[in-house]
Amino acid sequence: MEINKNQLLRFTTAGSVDDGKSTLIGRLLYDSKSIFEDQLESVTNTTKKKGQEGVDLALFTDGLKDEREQGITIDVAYRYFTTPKRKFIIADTPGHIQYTRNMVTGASTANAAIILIDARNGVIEQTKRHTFIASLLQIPHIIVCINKMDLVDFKEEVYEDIMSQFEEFASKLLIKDVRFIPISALLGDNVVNRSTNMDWYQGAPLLHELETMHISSDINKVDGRFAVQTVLRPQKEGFIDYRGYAGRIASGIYRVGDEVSVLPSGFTSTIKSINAGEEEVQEAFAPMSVAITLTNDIDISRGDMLVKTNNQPEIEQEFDVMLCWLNNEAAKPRAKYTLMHTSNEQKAIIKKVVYKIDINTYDRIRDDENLAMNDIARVTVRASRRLMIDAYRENRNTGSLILIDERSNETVAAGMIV
Ligand SMILES: Nc1nc2c(ncn2[C@@H]2O[C@H](COP(=O)(O)OP(=O)(O)OP(=O)(O)O)[C@@H](O)[C@H]2O)c(=O)[nH]1
Repeated sequence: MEINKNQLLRFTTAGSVDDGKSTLIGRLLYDSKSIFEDQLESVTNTTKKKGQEGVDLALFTDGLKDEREQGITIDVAYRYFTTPKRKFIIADTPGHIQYTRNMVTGASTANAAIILIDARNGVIEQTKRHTFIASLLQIPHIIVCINKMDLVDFKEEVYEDIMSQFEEFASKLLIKDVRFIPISALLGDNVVNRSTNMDWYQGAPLLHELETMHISSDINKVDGRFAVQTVLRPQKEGFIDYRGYAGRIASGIYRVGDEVSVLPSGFTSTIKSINAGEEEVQEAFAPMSVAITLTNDIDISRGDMLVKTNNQPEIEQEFDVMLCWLNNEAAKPRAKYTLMHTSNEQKAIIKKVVYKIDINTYDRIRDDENLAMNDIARVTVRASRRLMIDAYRENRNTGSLILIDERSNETVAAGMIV
């Protein structure tokens, strides 16, 4: 299996306004020489026009803001860069007020989250919120970058102090791997190159951490889950009897000859062939996009799921989720939303708010049914039909969903199935 070849790491950045997200990403790209010449030229020119010297690193990511303002449902822009060691995808979420929303939508497939803290401010409410969401989303690796160290004279005490503030609250959460790096995104200390201003820091710079962290166990290779996106019936010679089910493998490994069950119908069949792009393969695994054919003719449509017969998800119409409310407009009790789960789309209501989370203490607040922007709550959702679900803890893909407002078409909430 070639899982390790050209290993891809997805990460996301979170921080409050002006903590330096854009500058950090710009610095990463610039120092790792991942910026294309033409882009560099245009940024240098724009910087000059703004009457500044050098390069304004934030401009590398500001271009993304246009994309965001077109009002796409999930407003995350993706940036790609490659170093000799790895490929990277940054779910870039520059944002002002809608931090939570950006983070949730960008982070559900992330291997790592970079949480930025301004060294002058230390841990603030946003830091706690982002960390809570990162733990809720079970992002496997968290890197806390304590930024703007140049503005606190590169003092070790400041770094140590913020680190213990962080550890104090994060110890209440389920976080597998957290590391801390003191950086100056603006000057480049400990981003790609080791800082000469902080000899007391023994760890590696950020890029090195990103290049070397162990991520191959981040993928669920155990539970076979494949949601059908499209049924392929090419009307051309040689393909008359072909009926392929195309989609992306959410988790697990599928091999030719495997017995599968089709859900929700429950019919079983055997995998006849697997195509990945042009190529016919003997096995495929998450997150590959493939077309699968079966040995029998079964009525299968979009949203159905092919699973291994001896390892099946739950099929439920009503279930609990941890929900992050992402919209300016508060949740409307019993209003209908469009629920998107794998390739399935249904109507759903929030039947009940079980409790809300107090983001400062992580306490549970009961008897408060009001869900406003950035709130996190455990709720009971009821869908119009049954869904094939897993607990998010077991499967980040089949365990997550989003709710969309039918009128505005905006994503209003993201949920992790409990
Ligand atoms: N001195 C110093 N300034 C920094 C550093 N990193 C960022 N800044 C400055 O902080 C300001 C905000 O940086 P941005 O990168 O735009 O911050 P952001 O978090 O992307 O902000 P939004 O996109 O508005 O959320 C800019 O003026 C940067 O030049 C740093 O390490 N040291």
